[in-house]
Amino acid sequence: MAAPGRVCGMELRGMELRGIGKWYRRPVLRDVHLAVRPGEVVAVMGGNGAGKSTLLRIAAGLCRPSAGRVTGRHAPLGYVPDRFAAHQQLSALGYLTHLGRIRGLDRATARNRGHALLERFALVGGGGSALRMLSKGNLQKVALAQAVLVPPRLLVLDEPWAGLDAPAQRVLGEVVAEVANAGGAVLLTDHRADLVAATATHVHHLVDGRLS
Ligand SMILES: Nc1ncnc2c1ncn2[C@@H]1O[C@H](COP(=O)(O)OP(=O)(O)OP(=O)(O)O)[C@@H](O)[C@H]1O
Repeated sequence: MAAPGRVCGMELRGMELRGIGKWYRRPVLRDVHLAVRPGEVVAVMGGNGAGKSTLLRIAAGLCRPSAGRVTGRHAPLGYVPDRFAAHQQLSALGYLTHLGRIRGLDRATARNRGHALLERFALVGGGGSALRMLSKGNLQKVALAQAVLVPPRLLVLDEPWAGLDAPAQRVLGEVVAEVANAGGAVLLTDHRADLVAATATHVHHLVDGRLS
C-alpha cells in the first residue's frame, strides 16, 4: 500500500485549485483556493445553488473555470455526479464490467471487483438488476461502485449519501476512508453536516462564491 503523499517514491502535493472563478449569468465562484492532499478527505459545504457542484466539476476536469487553474489532478479519477443518470438496458454488473474494461481492467477482474462492490453496498436485487429499474438509492450504490472500481488517486463525490440507507451510508464511510488511507485524495460535498463531520478531515464553506 502506498503511504499517503507518496506514490512510486515520488512525493505528491495533491490537487490544488488556485484562484478559481466561474461566471454563468452571474459570478458563481470567486477566487477559490483549495488544496486536497493525498490522504485527506476535504468537504465543501454550502446552501442550494452555492456553487458546490460547479466547483467539483471543475476539480474533476469536467468544466472549465473562467479564471484560475487546477494542478495535480492525478489519475485514476473517480467521480460521482450529483445526478447519476443511467437509463441503459445494461444490468448493474454488466455496466460495471463494461466500465472496468474501458478503464483498463481485464474482464474477470472488472466483473469480480464490480460484484464485490455491489455485494458490499448490498444492491437490492443483485448485480443482474437492470440499471433503468433501480431505485434512487440503489442507483447511487452503482454510481459509487463505478467511482472506486479502479482504486482512485482522486475521488470526487457530489452528494454521495443521497438516497442511501443507513447500512450503505456506513459502507460509504469505510470506502472513503480506504481510499484516503491508500494515499488517495478525496473531495466531497453534501448537505448532511453530521455525515460530513464524521468523514472529512477538512471542512470548508462556500458562501457568496468564496470559500472559508
Ligand atoms: N451549466 C450551467 N449554466 C448556467 N448556470 C449554471 C450551470 N451550472 C450551474 N449553474 C448555476 O450556478 C449556480 C450554482 O449551481 P451548483 O449546481 O454548482 O450549486 P450547488 O451548490 O451544487 O447547489 P445544490 O446544493 O442545490 O445542488 C446556480 O445558480 C446554477 O443555476
